Amino acid sequence: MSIEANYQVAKKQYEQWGIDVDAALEKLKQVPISIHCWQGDDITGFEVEERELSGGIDVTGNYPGKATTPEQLRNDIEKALSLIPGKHRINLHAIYAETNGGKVDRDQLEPKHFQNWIDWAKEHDLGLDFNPTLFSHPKAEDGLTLSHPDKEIRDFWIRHCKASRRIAEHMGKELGTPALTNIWIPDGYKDIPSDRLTPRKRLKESLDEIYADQIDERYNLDAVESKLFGIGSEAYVVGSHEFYMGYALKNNKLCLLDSGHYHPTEMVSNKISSLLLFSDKVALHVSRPVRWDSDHVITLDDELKEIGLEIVRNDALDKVMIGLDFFDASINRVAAWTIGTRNMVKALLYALLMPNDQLRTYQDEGNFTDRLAVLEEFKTYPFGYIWDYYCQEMNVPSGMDWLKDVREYEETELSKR
Ligand SMILES: C[C@H](O)[C@H](O)[C@@H](O)C(=O)CO
Ligand SMILES: [Mn+2]
Repeated sequence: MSIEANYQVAKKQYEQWGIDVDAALEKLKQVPISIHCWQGDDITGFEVEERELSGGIDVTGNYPGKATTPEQLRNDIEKALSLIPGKHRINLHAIYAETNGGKVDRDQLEPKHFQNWIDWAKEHDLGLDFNPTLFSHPKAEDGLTLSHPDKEIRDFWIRHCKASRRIAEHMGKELGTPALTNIWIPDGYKDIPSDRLTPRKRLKESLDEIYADQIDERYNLDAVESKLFGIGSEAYVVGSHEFYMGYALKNNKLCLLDSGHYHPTEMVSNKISSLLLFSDKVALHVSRPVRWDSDHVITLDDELKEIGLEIVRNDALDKVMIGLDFFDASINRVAAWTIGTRNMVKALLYALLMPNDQLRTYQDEGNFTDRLAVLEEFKTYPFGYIWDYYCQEMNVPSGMDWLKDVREYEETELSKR
């Protein structure tokens, strides 16, 4: 049967539950995913002095073909985008600046160092998001940045964050869509600290100084990203969840929840609704922790589906800014982007095709038996037929056809690097 014929059969099955499948697909088309550029080069960036990855994060694997120039990285992203349905955004870190071979330290970065990215984004009708990079740098060698006891070091990173917000503002102006500037810092201690308060006080003061610069929200939005632990900061992280949740809510910033940054049984899906009651917007880094914050490529697992459901059920497709954060160097990197991002879109589609009103009624009536039965029944509904049709409609490969494209690209491009 053709994709169209399968779609018609599947559609009827969903319609029996009062689900408007065409409307669901229309909604899905409008949802941008912020795709992180750093999957393409293992978070190396293009600084003149190449530095080892630090900050308590790690990329493992040595699959050939990683991007080593901005052009290669952009080409690889374009390839992935051609295989992912929908109109999306690209998320950059400051280390992806292009400085024409000259050394420009991070506190001196300017919008012009990202002009190539902006021109490219314009050409491809993409929004951009941004992150200051507070790791892989001599001034972050001891794992401390905005909370550092040394004021000179703090000031350096404050200047970097201020510069980053200006760069993002410029991106937002040029592209007509606000850039999300997300601050994540590695600061913490390997072993039990003797003072938890003072570093947090210093971080708070640094953030206050960074955000003292007023920037129009039409161009730039600010987020802060917490973490539970990192390699070398196992005992204490300055920017914990409570710290940033307090800071964000009090200062009208977005809380960014990274699904790899919590205790193993603590789920980001369970946090979204609470935050939405107190904040207009929430940001996500969707990742997949395996035993630790390992940043595996996201699969269509229970938690990803639950994240999709929370966004859709709470009518929050325009309130949750969905970004991705995974990096696997043990597989083809274009495939990693494609698999992960298609999965994020699939999770949203899955959620849009659930009888969410009916399920809510069951719960309010205390009918937990029907609630569970229906949730389980929908797991084997012909969701794949709707997905294939959506891909076809969006002019990207259906099923596994995308893999042929990736293999071809590997042969003609990646293998030559
Ligand atoms: C590149 C990092 O993953 C990113 O900046 C940060 O979001 C993070 O999640 C660190 O664990
Ligand atoms: Mn993250």
